[in-house]
Amino acid sequence: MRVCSVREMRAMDRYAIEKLAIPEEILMENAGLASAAVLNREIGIPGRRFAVFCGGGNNGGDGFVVARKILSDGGSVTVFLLSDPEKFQGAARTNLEIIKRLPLSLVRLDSPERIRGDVAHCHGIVDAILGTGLDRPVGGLFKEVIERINASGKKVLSLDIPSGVNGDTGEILGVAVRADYTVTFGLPKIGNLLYPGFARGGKLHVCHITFPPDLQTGESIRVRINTPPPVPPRDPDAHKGSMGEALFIAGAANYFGAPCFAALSFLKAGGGYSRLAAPASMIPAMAQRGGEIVFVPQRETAAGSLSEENFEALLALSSTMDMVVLGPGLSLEGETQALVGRLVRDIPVPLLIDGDGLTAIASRLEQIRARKAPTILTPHLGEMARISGKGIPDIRRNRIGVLQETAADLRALIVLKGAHSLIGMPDGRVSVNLSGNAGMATAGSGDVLTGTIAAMYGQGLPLDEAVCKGVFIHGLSGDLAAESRGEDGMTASDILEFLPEARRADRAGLPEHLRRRYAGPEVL
Ligand SMILES: NC(=O)C1=CN([C@@H]2O[C@H](COP(=O)(O)OP(=O)(O)OC[C@H]3O[C@@H](n4cnc5c(N)ncnc54)[C@H](O)[C@@H]3O)[C@@H](O)[C@H]2O)[C@H](O)CC1
Ligand SMILES: [K+]
Repeated sequence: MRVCSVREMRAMDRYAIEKLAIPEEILMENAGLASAAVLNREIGIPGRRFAVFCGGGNNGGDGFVVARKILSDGGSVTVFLLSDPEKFQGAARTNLEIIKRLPLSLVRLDSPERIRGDVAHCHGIVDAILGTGLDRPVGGLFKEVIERINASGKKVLSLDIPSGVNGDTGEILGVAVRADYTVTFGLPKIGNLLYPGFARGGKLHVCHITFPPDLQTGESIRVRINTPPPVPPRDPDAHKGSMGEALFIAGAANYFGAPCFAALSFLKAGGGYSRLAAPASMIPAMAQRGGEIVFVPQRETAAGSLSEENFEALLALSSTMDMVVLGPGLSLEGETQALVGRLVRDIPVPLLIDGDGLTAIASRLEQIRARKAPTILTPHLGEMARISGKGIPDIRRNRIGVLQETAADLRALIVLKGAHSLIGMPDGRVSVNLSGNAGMATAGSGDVLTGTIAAMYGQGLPLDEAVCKGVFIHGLSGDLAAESRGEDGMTASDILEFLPEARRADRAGLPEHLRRRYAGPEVL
């Protein structure tokens, strides 16, 4: 499913109204009817009381339609106007004029205190205060009303997006409604799916309000929910070479975990042959943890990290691999970082750079741009700041935009890790991944991701799909680990151990609750 920006939604709206001659009133009617259907399903309308809060734009107009539908379906309703009634225009104005003639109570709100009784005695609240037109921090009466809604303990349905959430970024502008359900119109907006906005929406539905399908699936909409295709079936005649060969260049004194997690995750995610090039003195200890890994001992610096003398041999070995992973636990030692810079430019196969490798390339970005084979970068927010040259708050404010710019600039596939990781392609496509959980925010989790991505590629998916699939499977593995052991105290080993089950579940069919969660909003 595609996910759109506010600008894209407005363009679709305009197209439907101007080119397809669908009156704005019909779009608003569809939005309102779908929302009322959710209200009826979740709370029940007949015999129930509702408080509908309407702002001064079309989001408020959708609220008027819901109020009319509540009334006609046997519920009772109070509509609170947060804006001057003279302000409404177009379809919102039409619907306001209609409800003025209906036997429902319509209150122009001047004090938040006025809502106390209605909120206390209602069965549900409809939030039609602010939609995609939010353009400044929420303050004054709007803020006080939203705070009271959040404190009410009542079930809340938000129309389009919880009021106060920025539709393009998922940021909360001052304060935002905490909804139990959201019905979004046309397509989900970026703000419905990115944190913290996502967490404010509750159960998310989408109503296409009769837009024709090609309007919602066009290639011009670059963001989508991550639903990668299946991994090709395992050939019964497979041998370890045909399931992919990966080389992990990783490790330095005291960094035993990262290289092992990375190299083992490749095998646990179904990859064939995992080689780990690490400082020679570390290998006996690492062999205890991963006997299935083939070790390639490397010369060391005085600090116990990879020395630059390894360059030629590493390059030669790399050129025979399906993918090379560079970075986990390499350390920030100067000589090792210089080695990374040289390897990055010359490794002639797909190269995934993570961890200390990302730090090394942040000051050597021209080496990435000079690469002939594909590059995959897997930064968290801090590393993204380093490779994009932007501050963390700027990235938070515009995660998708910064990702698109950086992926195009570096001609790299970039996984921006975090809750709902984003996968950005050099051509501007972005996938929003919905698998995973907060327990996965733990040391070593990112190392497990590197091998999982490499394994998907080794098993035959094209590179862009392999990256998307790797991110998805990694999250699924974390979700299965959380269901079995809980989120608290989850470690990278847990994610690693659940990889085979994740692969099996992904092939055999996911449990219904996970399938729904990963598919994104339910279509009404
Ligand atoms: N997706 C569709 O095709 C359809 C969407 N509909 C609904 O329309 C809204 C968007 O409507 P719009 O009038 O552009 O914006 P809003 O209703 O969100 O509000 C604009 C209104 O609010 C003022 N404002 C902005 N920020 C603040 C603030 N922080 N505090 C107070 N006031 C604020 C602004 O000045 C404007 O006056 C969309 O979300 C859908 O719900 C259609 O109904 C159907 C088609
Ligand atoms: K809203």
